[in-house]
Amino acid sequence: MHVNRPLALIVDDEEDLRVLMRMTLKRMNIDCYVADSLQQAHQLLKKTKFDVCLTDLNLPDGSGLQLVQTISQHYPQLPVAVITAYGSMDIAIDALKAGAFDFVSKPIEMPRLKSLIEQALKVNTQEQLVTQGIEDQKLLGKSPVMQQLKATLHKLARSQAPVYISGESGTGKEVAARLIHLLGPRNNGPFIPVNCGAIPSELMESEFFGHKKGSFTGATEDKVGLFQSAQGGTLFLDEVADLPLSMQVKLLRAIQEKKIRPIGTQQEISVDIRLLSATHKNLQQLVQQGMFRQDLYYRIHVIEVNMPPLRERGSDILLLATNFIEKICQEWGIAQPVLSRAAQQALMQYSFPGNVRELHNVLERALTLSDGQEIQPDSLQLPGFGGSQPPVLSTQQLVAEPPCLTDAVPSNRPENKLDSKGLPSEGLETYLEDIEKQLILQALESSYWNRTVAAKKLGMTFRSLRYRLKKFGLDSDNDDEDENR
Ligand SMILES: Nc1ncnc2c1ncn2[C@@H]1O[C@H](COP(=O)(O)OP(=O)(O)OP(=O)(O)O)[C@@H](O)[C@H]1O
Repeated sequence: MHVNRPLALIVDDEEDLRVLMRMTLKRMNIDCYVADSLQQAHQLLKKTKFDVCLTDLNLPDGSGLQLVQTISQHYPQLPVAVITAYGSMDIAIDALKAGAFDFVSKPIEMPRLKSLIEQALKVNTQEQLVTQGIEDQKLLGKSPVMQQLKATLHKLARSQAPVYISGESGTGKEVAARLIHLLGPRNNGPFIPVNCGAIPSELMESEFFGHKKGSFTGATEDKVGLFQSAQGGTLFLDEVADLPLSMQVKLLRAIQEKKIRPIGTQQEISVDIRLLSATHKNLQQLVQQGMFRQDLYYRIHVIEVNMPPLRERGSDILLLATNFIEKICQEWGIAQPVLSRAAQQALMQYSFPGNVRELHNVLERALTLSDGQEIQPDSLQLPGFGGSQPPVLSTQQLVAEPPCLTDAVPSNRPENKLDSKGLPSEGLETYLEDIEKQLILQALESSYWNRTVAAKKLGMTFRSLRYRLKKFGLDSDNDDEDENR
């Protein structure tokens, strides 16, 4: 055995498979020890330090799942992958839940095995270790609940298991997904976030899987889909609950087979991605209501991480507030005021339905309104605090001057667009769009143009609202409320 080479432990009772895997690993310059039973594997683990372990699940003296559990408990640094029988997805999911790094199905495809081993070996490398600490920069918060969350994200980053991130809007689900990617072995690959609620359903298949030029009207060029764009990296399905049922079937197939077929082509393409997903909706309830496929839910919901609402993070609210004030003042090139004691109290007492995103918006507005060295509670304009709230312009309005309400409301109200028979004179689509536009404007007006709050009032995600504002030409080019999204 070469001193600098990685060392793998292969546990399988089928000799042919052991030989095949050993040869593959040897070609990758990896030394191997083999075991044909649980007992032998346990003995080898006690004596030798391995870099990766690959185990079959059906062993003569027990299940490979037991080995996964032992390794998770006693050798947490050792990535262990399992080999599953063809089509036995349930047991693969159990293994991931028990702490397996990844799984590979029989018959083993060597390129897949190779990429799995490569990822596993990256988990403990030096490059990986230098990323540690990054979570404190990206995900601010020192409360016990946030510290626990960061430790969980760290652990999950080491695995390839699909992670489902739940939590209210604006709690930082996308920040968490990016962290899992950054802290994991795929961090040299791309991170591709997709807002499932913002893609028109007729374009979805082409967006996800790509298409060939000429495969449908409008396909003027070959297009690479999101799965292929995420090759070697992470695909983050944000607002996954908004996927139409027809697309859910196709997505499930792609995820299970790890293969996609662009529209208009016959050839399947293998994709090597890690899948993360998120939504602020109750996905389990949607499954019960028949709005979300149970099999897809089961597949993406292997491990759940919940982002706590901001109101449950104690003094993190002030930590975040101070940090945001500093950043905004730097960006705007203005002197940095402090939060008065009363303003701090108001922030600590407020419920923040829009969570961290809302806090950021509140502070932007407060910095626009306050002119002293101290921010007072009235500049925060927190709903429910300090009596009546004068309608003020949001920072976006002050900076970018989006259309004012009276200009933007269609002068022809939808009810005036019905003909004598009560039918829409300009067609149903235009009629419905007018109603949609009017309701959006009403929600914006009653939220002082705070889009996070308006989206909540309309029961839609921030991004869906942003998508619609773009569609109706109500957004602005200087729109920086969500520049990092
Ligand atoms: N702990 C945090 N530290 C610093 N910034 C944060 C933190 N949490 C969230 N943010 C910021 O708040 C904003 C909202 O975060 P993010 O988009 O991740 O929320 P979300 O839960 O995905 O929201 P939605 O459900 O609406 O998609 C982003 O600008 C993000 O950078």
